[in-house]
Amino acid sequence: MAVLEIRGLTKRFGNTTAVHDLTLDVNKGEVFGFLGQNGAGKSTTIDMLLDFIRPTNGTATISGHNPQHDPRTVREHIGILPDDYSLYDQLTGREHIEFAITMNESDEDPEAILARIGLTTASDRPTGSYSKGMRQRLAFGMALIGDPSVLILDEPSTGLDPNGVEEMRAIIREEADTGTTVFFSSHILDQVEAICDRVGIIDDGELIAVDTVEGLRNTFNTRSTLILSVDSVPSSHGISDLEGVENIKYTDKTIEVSCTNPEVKSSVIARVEATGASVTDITIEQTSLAELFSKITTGGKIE
Ligand SMILES: Nc1ncnc2c1ncn2[C@@H]1O[C@H](COP(=O)(O)OP(=O)(O)OP(=O)(O)O)[C@@H](O)[C@H]1O
Repeated sequence: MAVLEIRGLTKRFGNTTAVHDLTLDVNKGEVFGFLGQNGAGKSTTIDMLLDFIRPTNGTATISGHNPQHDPRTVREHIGILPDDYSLYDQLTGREHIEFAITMNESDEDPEAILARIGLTTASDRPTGSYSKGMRQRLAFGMALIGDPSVLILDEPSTGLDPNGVEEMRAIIREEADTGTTVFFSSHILDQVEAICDRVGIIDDGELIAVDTVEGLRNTFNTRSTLILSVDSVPSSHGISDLEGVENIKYTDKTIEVSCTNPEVKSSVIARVEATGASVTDITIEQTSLAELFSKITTGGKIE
């Protein structure tokens, strides 16, 4: 079921088309990564979802509500971590959480939220003394309050150390598992790959690909490399005759096969085993999302 429905969304600033005719559905409980280079149109899209700016054309609805017509209901449904949030430097972390709880008319326990975002120890310190990562944790915690059905996160891992990234990832997964839809933008593609159910790639204002990472690999016909560890390398095996095998390299105990067709891997293994050789380990190296991204996108649009 689509929770986020975007139809023909377009935004022009003077002569610049920041977002052009964007159509997309994001489903309940899905973690969706919205990717693009600097200036591609990510923040403009998010700002239209939140009614911070108005589209030139098209619509976006969240759980059936149009943010332009029903901003209050939309705000009740979403938790937001914008890229330019501000905190009150004089107030403590706990006071921020308590404030967000009051604003959301929620009955959540501030201590539980502080513990979830790893800020228990720092909770009584004014946020003016927080590091970038601590501020980011707090802003993320505030976005979670009120059990939103949609979480919109703009570059959520900014400033986080590796543990912080890992903890945020776990929380995002927990939220999605309870039915929250997560829409987030990011440049950090290995993190996106690790967490997203699907990704959308926006380039120069246009949505140029929407799929699972696996689906993108198939569509863009990327190679994968199959590395077989064997007890002894057979001299004759017939692997090179298989359709989709591009290149084969050998060491004493390994056969490395570059495959253009993902289906061919099982045939390669079968042919090696048919020679009487024992396969002791199998490794598959696939194109990373970062490699796919640079293959799919053009040259950025920084002015
Ligand atoms: N208020 C504005 N006035 C004029 N042009 C704008 C405005 N906001 C954005 N743009 C332009 O729209 C395009 C898309 O910008 P946007 O901020 O949406 O990109 P982004 O993908 O979020 O980039 P980044 O990753 O750098 O944050 C850019 O060319 C930008 O210069």
